[in-house]
Amino acid sequence: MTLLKATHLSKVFGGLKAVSSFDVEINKGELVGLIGPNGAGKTTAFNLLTGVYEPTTGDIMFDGKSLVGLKPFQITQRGVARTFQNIRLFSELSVLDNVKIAYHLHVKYGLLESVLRIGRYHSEEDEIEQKAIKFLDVFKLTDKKDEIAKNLPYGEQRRLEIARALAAQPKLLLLDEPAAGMNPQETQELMNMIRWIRQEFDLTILLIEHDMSLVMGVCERIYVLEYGSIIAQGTPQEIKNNPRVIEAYLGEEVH
Ligand SMILES: Nc1ncnc2c1ncn2[C@@H]1O[C@H](COP(=O)(O)OP(=O)(O)OP(=O)(O)O)[C@@H](O)[C@H]1O
Repeated sequence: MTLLKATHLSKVFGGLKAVSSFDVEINKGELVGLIGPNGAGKTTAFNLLTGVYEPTTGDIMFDGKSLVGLKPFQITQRGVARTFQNIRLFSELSVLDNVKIAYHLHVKYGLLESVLRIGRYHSEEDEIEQKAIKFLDVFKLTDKKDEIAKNLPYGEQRRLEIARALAAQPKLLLLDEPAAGMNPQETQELMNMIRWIRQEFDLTILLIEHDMSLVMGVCERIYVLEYGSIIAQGTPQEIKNNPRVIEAYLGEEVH
């Protein structure tokens, strides 16, 4: 079953076509990679899928409905969550509060109840805390729950960002360079976590990544972007052996 389908998606900035003819179809439950050289348009594609930019042309169907014209928070409510290339945490808040905040999109108490801290607020707040801790457990951050986010080492900040995105209870999770700045051991652990959360939370995942060991190791299918256009798609094996991809991006590194 198709969960996400982008058709003829493009984005022009001034005279520059950052993304053109971006056609991508992702099935429910798939783990898909998006790779390409620097400046190929990968982050712009994520920004289109999450409503940061409105497409110049094209459509994005998600779970049977178009996302075009929706604001980022509305797209999150529809079930799309993301992380960013340059980590965006609430840097002055605790690790636990960073995850709890994502839940507030979903809880049912009103502003008045939350300000007065009455009624449903207490029981829901306890429930949120328990769920948030569950996500911190997954990402081995429970011991750090009271630390201020900006004081965490870089790799842990990246993991916290994924935990926070998951707390929004998405159907589709978009990860923008999740392994950036991680050492090989952290990258290996991250791969295992990505596999595990996909299974555990019934997720579909699209990830941008330059670390080929991660992309080839974890993704079932890969799209390759060059100068804004998809130039290839296929299994990791097919992508590794695709002459056009080797020329455009992989070079000698896969031989
Ligand atoms: N807001 C913007 N205004 C103008 N040009 C932009 C804007 N955002 C991106 N671009 C341009 O669009 C092109 C694609 O950029 P984008 O950041 O999407 O590439 P990328 O594949 O994510 O690159 P990287 O791997 O380096 O992160 C680049 O030429 C970039 O300079």
